[in-house]
Amino acid sequence: MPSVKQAAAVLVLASSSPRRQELISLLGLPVRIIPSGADERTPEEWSPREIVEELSRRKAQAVRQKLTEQPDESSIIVGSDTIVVLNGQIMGKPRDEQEARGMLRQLAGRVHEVYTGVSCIRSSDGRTATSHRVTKVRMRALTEEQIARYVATGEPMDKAGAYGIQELGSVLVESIEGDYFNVVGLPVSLLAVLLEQFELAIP
Ligand SMILES: Cc1cn([C@H]2C[C@H](O)[C@@H](COP(=O)(O)OP(=O)(O)OP(=O)(O)O)O2)c(=O)[nH]c1=O
Repeated sequence: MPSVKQAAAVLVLASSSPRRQELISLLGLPVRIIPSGADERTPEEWSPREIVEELSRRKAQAVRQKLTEQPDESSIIVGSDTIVVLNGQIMGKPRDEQEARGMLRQLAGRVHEVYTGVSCIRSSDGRTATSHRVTKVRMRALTEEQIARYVATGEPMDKAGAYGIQELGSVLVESIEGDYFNVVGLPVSLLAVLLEQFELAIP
């Protein structure tokens, strides 16, 4: 019987987000998942682009430090960060249900931007590629009762801007302009472009 060498992970996803795990699997490459535990605090004066790019890099770097690979192995570590921006105001994940209701009250009936940063770091030498994407989202007008019922589902609590376009939050979204996957938290086509810099061609 031929000996079968278990395929080493080509990609390492530095994330605890189930959405990102699902999206990265679309690339069809072996992936290992390692949550980063990185500190997500940033200075007040940073722009949305600086925040998502730096945090995506930080997450990938934190996982690079945790990796224990054989010297002949090398993988690409992928980190990602998503925020919602309304008229320059930055929204991360709500701390509690009250904050979630407040975010949705502000987003309802308006257009906001979703920024996602993506970083790829090669484990062997630390070579890094970073970029970001922006998607515009128009949320429909919502009554106080609709907001309260949506927040009571618990869905908003682990999501930037307190909604999930890929779940029940889909009914809150009137239209989008740009990459849908960017809103969910991992713009897969941007990731594919970054991976080309590491000689990984997809497809
Ligand atoms: C706007 C929006 C955000 N989100 C999610 C994507 C991200 O998981 C989350 C923003 O928080 P992040 O800090 O970007 O990510 P995370 O803490 O969930 O995961 P990790 O840092 O371990 O990778 O919001 C949705 O799932 N749907 C949406 O429509």
